[in-house]
Amino acid sequence: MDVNINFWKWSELDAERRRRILRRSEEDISSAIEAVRPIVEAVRLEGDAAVLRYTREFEGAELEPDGLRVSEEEFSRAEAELDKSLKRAIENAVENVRIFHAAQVPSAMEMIEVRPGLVAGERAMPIDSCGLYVPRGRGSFPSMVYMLAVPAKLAGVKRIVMVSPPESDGSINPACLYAAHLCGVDEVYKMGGSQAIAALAYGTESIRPVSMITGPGSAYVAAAKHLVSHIVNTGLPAGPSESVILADSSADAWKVAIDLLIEAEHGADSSALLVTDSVSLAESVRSYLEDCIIRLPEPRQGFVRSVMAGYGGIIVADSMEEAAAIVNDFAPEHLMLHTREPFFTLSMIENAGEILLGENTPFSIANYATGPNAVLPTGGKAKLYSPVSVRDFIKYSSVVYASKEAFENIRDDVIRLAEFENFPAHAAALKNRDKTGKYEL
Ligand SMILES: NC(=O)c1ccc[n+]([C@@H]2O[C@H](COP(=O)([O-])OP(=O)(O)OC[C@H]3O[C@@H](n4cnc5c(N)ncnc54)[C@H](O)[C@@H]3O)[C@@H](O)[C@H]2O)c1
Ligand SMILES: N[C@H](CO)Cc1c[nH]c[nH+]1
Ligand SMILES: [Zn+2]
Repeated sequence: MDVNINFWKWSELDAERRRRILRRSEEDISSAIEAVRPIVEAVRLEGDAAVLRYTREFEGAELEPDGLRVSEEEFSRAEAELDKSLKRAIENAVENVRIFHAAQVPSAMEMIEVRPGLVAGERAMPIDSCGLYVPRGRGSFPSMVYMLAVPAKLAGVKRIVMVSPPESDGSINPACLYAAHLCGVDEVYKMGGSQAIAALAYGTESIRPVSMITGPGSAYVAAAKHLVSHIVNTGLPAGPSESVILADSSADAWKVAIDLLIEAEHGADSSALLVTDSVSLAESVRSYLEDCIIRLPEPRQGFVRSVMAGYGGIIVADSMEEAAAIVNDFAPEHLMLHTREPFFTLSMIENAGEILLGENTPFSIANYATGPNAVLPTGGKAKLYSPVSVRDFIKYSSVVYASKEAFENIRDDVIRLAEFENFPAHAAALKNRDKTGKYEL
């Protein structure tokens, strides 16, 4: 069967085609909102009964209300049955992620002297509880468990809850349970999709609500997060995985081709683009892609074929400046620079969730184990949001202390400002401070 790979010359594309490439699967998320609205509402009104019904419908799993939470025995069984080399790989990756994220932990309080005697600062406190969404549909993701749980734990969140869709036999993937245990997750629930997001936001008989929900997921998960975003902090938008490779004529076409397949295998709704100013590189990459794609097993081959004929493919730009402008407009989740001088090319990039420099830094190593977080903003939201970090799980309070002298120095300006804004009580509190019992406006 022929492989269909989009091959576009950017200057020849009309505005509608460009818009579609830049918008990618965001359109699917908009249409999923109507699909999940009744599910979210049913969980809000019926609690566990609705969660169990949708778990039966979407995951094919028959659970009882008291079976929604993973038991100690299930954690022990997962640990016992897991292959040693996989455990070691998880432990090593967790260590790198911990080292990187530990550097993000802020001091408990930072103060500066704004004026003599006027001291101000910020006090960092963890969010009290969080819900981590770990997807399970077109993959099982122990890596997502530690990418989410490590920063939450380092931030000091007291109650870390994880949800993930169960297998049809009602179990949770043992590698995910092992990673959850290793990273100090407090509660794990067998529920997924929009029903899990609604349960975390509203609470049910089995699960207490949380203050924030974060984690990647399908269009259904993204849509449900959108619907509950008025009552919980839903973090960064992390939908279908996507990648861009920015390459010049120096790039090794084979390496570019095999790297382009990495994120394309997540699902048909993913996006994987090569953007280059070199027609000959683009043609070589296309030919390697055709050879490689037919060797991938199903269902991954089908996903990659859909991506290459859908939201992904190859874009040829007139120059590297135009290529960089396309990348910045696209604002990819994952970006790899296959260029002669990747550190120079870096200076041309404004918008990307992560930027991987040079041919030895493929997406795969950053997905799992280099240290930085692999949960990144998608759908162009890298223009506005950052990767998951310790900071996501922390909120700050401003703290101010004024000495008597500092108060006297600032008083007249503030009275002037308060009177201008027509707030007499604001001004009077300053004017009458030392005139006990005599309140004058
Ligand atoms: N941005 C990131 O950092 C990042 C990281 C990892 C994965 N991802 C992405 O996360 C996504 C994971 O998606 P997934 O499907 O594998 O798992 P998922 O757990 O997000 O979604 C599957 C769940 O969706 C629900 N669902 C399925 N069909 C439905 C329907 N018709 N109506 C309502 N609900 C339905 C079911 O409950 C099902 O268990 C992929 O797109 C992947 O690319 C992103
Ligand atoms: N590419 C995903 C983030 O978009 C991370 C991941 C985990 N496993 C495989 N890939
Ligand atoms: Zn990936």
